[in-house]
Amino acid sequence: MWRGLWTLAARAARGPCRPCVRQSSGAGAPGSGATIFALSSGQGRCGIAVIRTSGPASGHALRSLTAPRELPRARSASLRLLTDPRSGEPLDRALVLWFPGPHSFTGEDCAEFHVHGGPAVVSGVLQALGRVPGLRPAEAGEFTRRAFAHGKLSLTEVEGLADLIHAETEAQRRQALRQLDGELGQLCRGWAETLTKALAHVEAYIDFGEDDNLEEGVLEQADSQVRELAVALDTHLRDARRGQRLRSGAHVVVTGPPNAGKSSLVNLLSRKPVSIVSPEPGTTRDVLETPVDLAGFPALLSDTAGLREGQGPVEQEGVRRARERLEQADLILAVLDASDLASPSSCDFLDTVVTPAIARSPNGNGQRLLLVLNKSDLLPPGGPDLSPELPPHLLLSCLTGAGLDGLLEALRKELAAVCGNPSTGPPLLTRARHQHHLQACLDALGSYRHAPDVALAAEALRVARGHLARLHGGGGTEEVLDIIFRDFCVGK
Ligand SMILES: Nc1nc2c(ncn2[C@@H]2O[C@H](COP(=O)(O)OP(=O)(O)OP(=O)(O)O)[C@@H](O)[C@H]2O)c(=O)[nH]1
Ligand SMILES: [K+]
Ligand SMILES: [Mg+2]
Repeated sequence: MWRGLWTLAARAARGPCRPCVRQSSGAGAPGSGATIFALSSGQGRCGIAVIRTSGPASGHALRSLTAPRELPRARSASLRLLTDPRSGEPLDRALVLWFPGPHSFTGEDCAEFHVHGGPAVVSGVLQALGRVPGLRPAEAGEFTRRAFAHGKLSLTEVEGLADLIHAETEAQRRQALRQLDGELGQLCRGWAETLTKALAHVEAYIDFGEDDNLEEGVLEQADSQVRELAVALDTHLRDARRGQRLRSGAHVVVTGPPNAGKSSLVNLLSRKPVSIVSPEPGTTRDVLETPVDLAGFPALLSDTAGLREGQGPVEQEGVRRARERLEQADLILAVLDASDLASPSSCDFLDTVVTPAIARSPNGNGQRLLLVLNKSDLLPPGGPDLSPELPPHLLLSCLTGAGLDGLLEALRKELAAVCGNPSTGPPLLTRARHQHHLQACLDALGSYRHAPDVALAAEALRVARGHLARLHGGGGTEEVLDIIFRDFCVGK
């Protein structure tokens, strides 16, 4: 009977709804015939600019601009004089590369021109390419879209590539690179394989259920595979917000009583004068948000009004906004004046904000909080006269910079916990789209467990598998693809 099962497993693996098949996206598909070209390096004056083409007329374009020479050897750089094919006017002496399809980035015939980066050279070569029959300028993301259409990249890899291009911090770069390397896709493929096996078992039961020869416990095997998978998906989903935070920035909110030095700290961490600093309590009223690279992690840093009651209506509105923002924080930076710890406003802040936040996240799962005692330069040489019940804290002076390194190190640790460390651990779900499909897959596994009969159980597994397939690539609607490719620049 084993042979029967194996055949089924193989059939399921080859079946028409095989998960994670790289499917054609349709738009910008190869059959369209157009050959596209664009400047692929950045705009503006630079040493070298890279212009590339993709499509069936790439070879012709390369020959037209380098006439009378023949096509260079595939995939190796050759020095050529570029001339305008119409006027014969020399444009530049450039390195050219020829990538015949399908062994190219897009899977089509591609050519690259590494020209000198002056604007006149670049526009001259682009104009010359525009005059070659069959060539047209590329739209944003069109090269990548063609790579996807030819199965060169999966959808999660495309997303990784988009993120890599937009990565601004080290942690974002590492996460994007891992996704581009297909780690999220591999994980999905592993899950999909488990589902395929479970489905094969269930189908075997449907086909041979009455057959006495059917190996015992076939459905139990499927059950235990589905159970294990559900646990894995659940664990991953619980991590879900971390990958997204890493992609779009963790919310770090600076709070404290008036005049503690919150705005001074925001300016210090963002290395620019974002907020007004003054000796007058109640200076900051609105929430001021600034994107920063905090110890290698992307963060949205919010400066807020000092927390105190009973002031004028404008300041009270500021305090209300500050409290609202505090609720949305992934990480709270609580600031106190180290030389003023016994004041009513400091004590009140400790009692109403710091202590409850620490109590709420005993295992570090809730909002995190770092307590910073600023203005350490004002303390007597013997150190601070701290009450013993003060929670763990860091000493800092925004004025002298003392303690900044320690604070950055603490921030790195906290943000690694908030965003997930992109270098270790399983690949994170970086987009809401990933989370949606994973949740839908998990829901379908729930339907499997509660299915009234085997046929419906098998159907639930197919639905679950469909969601994994859509997460990883292909089968996506045009709309999803448009959203993803829109992130790209022209030339990518
Ligand atoms: N000595 C000393 N003074 C500081 C330090 N940090 C800030 N100050 C001063 O403290 C005063 C208040 O600083 P701000 O940054 O405006 O404080 P804030 O908490 O944003 O104040 P509000 O927005 O009014 O709530 C200013 O005069 C700063 O120059 C520090 O480390 N040492
Ligand atoms: K102030
Ligand atoms: Mg302020």
